[in-house]
Amino acid sequence: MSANHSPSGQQPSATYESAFLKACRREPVPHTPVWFMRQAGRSLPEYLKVREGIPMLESCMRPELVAEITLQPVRRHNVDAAIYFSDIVVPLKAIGIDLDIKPGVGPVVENPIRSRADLAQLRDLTPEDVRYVTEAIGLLTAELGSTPLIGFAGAPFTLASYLVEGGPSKNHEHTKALMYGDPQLWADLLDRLAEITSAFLKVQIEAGASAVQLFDSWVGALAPADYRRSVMPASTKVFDAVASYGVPRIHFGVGTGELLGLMGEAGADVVGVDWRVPLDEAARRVGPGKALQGNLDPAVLFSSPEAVQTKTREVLDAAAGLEGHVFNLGHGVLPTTDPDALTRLVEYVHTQTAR
Ligand SMILES: O=C(O)CCc1c2[nH]c(c1CC(=O)O)Cc1[nH]c(c(CC(=O)O)c1CCC(=O)O)Cc1[nH]c(c(CC(=O)O)c1CCC(=O)O)Cc1[nH]c(c(CCC(=O)O)c1CC(=O)O)C2
Repeated sequence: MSANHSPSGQQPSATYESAFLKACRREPVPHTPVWFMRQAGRSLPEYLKVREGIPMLESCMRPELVAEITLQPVRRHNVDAAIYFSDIVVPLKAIGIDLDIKPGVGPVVENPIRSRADLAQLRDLTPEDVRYVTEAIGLLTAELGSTPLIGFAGAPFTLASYLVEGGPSKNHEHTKALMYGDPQLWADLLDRLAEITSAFLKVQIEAGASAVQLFDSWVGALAPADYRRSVMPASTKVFDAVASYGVPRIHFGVGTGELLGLMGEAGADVVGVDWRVPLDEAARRVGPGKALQGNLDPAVLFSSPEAVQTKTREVLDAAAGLEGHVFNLGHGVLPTTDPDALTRLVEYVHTQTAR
């Protein structure tokens, strides 16, 4: 168990007592904590500078660079948590899947997985496969002080979508064809991915991550009945696999208004909400006993400072009665966002919610 955790009977650490982890645990907070999905990356000139000439996947495997990029938004914006700089396809690359992240496209898989024989590509992930992750998190926890580090992974459905389609997809045709057409192969594929994802999250927690977020970015493409039958067992398996560590488990997807209750039921402590559902309504859908994370539309940051404040106020008002609220955008920071707008947003949320 890492020094960030406070197993019962031990003195709570400053990290354990941070506003972010308190909000995840639904405890009273000094102010609403804020972090942003994709807070590191292309919105920051200092990121573009250190990434110059280094391909995305390679940059994810250099511990010093990962630590530097992860710290950049913490230094600049005064956010309440860091998110480990990586990508959802990194564990797949680590077990030898032939894939690349192509600039302007995203992850592209050379040999898509569409048959039972293709499943053999998915071997177990061991800590030795991702030594750079353990090393980078060691560097980070030393630098971060009381600021928690969030580890993350892609959820089985979203990873399956990339593997089956061979790259980003709008309609997920091949993925759904497999899910509806060969339910047994589909279940076996998701189960394999759940094993890999669980192992990857464990590495991050054991190295010192204080919370984890499972990104099921594309799962909003499914109806609730299909989610429950074909996806939820694998996501539940991942959450169960890391439950004993006692770190908050966040679950996020886009366009998941109809799935929020089930995504909580899968085992999340914190349910991430995109901007389409107000947080008070999301709380009704999720039910008691969970914190919520969200949910300013990332595109709002392109409007005037006054408009950003008005829209932020709406989010905070909708969150007023929640058991626990972590402020975030409804999806990742868009690459051309003005970083100063993000810094101002953090300060506004902190001052508006100071207790
Ligand atoms: O649109 C698509 O289908 C491909 C998306 C895409 C992915 N990796 C990618 C790209 C290309 C791109 O962003 O331009 C490739 C990718 N991943 C990342 C970056 C850096 C950046 O966004 O500027 C980039 C762009 C790389 C570059 O060209 O510089 C890093 C990344 N991916 C991710 C994260 C975790 C996070 O969001 O906080 C993070 C770390 C951010 C941080 O440390 O602050 C997670 C990720 N990657 C990915 C997804 C799937 C859903 C999505 O599209 O957003 C998701 C989950 C999600 O954001 O919902 C796949």
